[in-house]
Amino acid sequence: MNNIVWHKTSVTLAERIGSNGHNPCIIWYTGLSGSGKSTIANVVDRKLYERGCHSYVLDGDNVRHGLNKDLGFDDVSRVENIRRITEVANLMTDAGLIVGTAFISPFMADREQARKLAASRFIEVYVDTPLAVCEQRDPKGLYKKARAGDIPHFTGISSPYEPPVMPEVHLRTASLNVEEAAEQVIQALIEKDIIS
Ligand SMILES: Nc1ncnc2c1ncn2[C@@H]1O[C@H](COP(=O)(O)OS(=O)(=O)O)[C@@H](OP(=O)(O)O)[C@H]1O
Ligand SMILES: Nc1ncnc2c1ncn2[C@@H]1O[C@H](COP(=O)(O)OP(=O)(O)O)[C@@H](O)[C@H]1O
Repeated sequence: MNNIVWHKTSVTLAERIGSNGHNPCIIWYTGLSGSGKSTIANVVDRKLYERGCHSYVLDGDNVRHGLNKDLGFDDVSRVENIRRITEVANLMTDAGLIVGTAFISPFMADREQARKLAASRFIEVYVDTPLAVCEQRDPKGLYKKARAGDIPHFTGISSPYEPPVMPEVHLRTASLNVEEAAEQVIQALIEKDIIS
């Protein structure tokens, strides 16, 4: 990049890891609207907080109120949405945090790019809930509106979702309750030596 030079930080990541007592990582939740991403991410976040970990959840609905409020739901906007989230999540891991990202993130290529940037600090969690179950839950009434033709490009109905092939954690929420699902994520963090 022309005329831009990376500035070294005075506090190193190793120092932050030392004072936090855990490693940073991105817990990348992906799944259909209503699959349970936000619910599970927040239960995991609470468990991490209670263990004294430094963590935060970036949530699709919340981020689209601010940083990404200029973006819609056509393919190009979704790619840009995930690109920005990837960058923000990486800054947050550089600050030593365990970051949960709860975005539909429908395209495999975008998730793979996030994985590449985060290197070993990336845990993909597929919140695998069949469309019929999401539609039955319909916590925000969006599927009803999408079926009525009131929301264009709705994921699973008029916009694609590419499921992960080899996620680190695969949560089939139709046969797992929220607590069991969150506990599987915590176990994965322990196995990967993020927390002890
Ligand atoms: N067209 C369309 N398709 C899907 N979702 C829609 C749409 N319009 C609005 N919403 C609401 O926006 C939330 C998804 O935003 P994301 O940033 O996670 O989407 S994406 O990753 O860019 O695909 C999503 O939130 P979740 O239900 O939490 O997934 C919806 O509440
Ligand atoms: N096993 C489960 N895992 C996650 N959510 C579940 C489960 N069973 C029922 N739910 C409900 O499904 C809804 C999921 O909504 P939400 O977490 O907002 O999904 P998303 O963030 O993927 O759109 C919530 O109302 C939640 O209580």
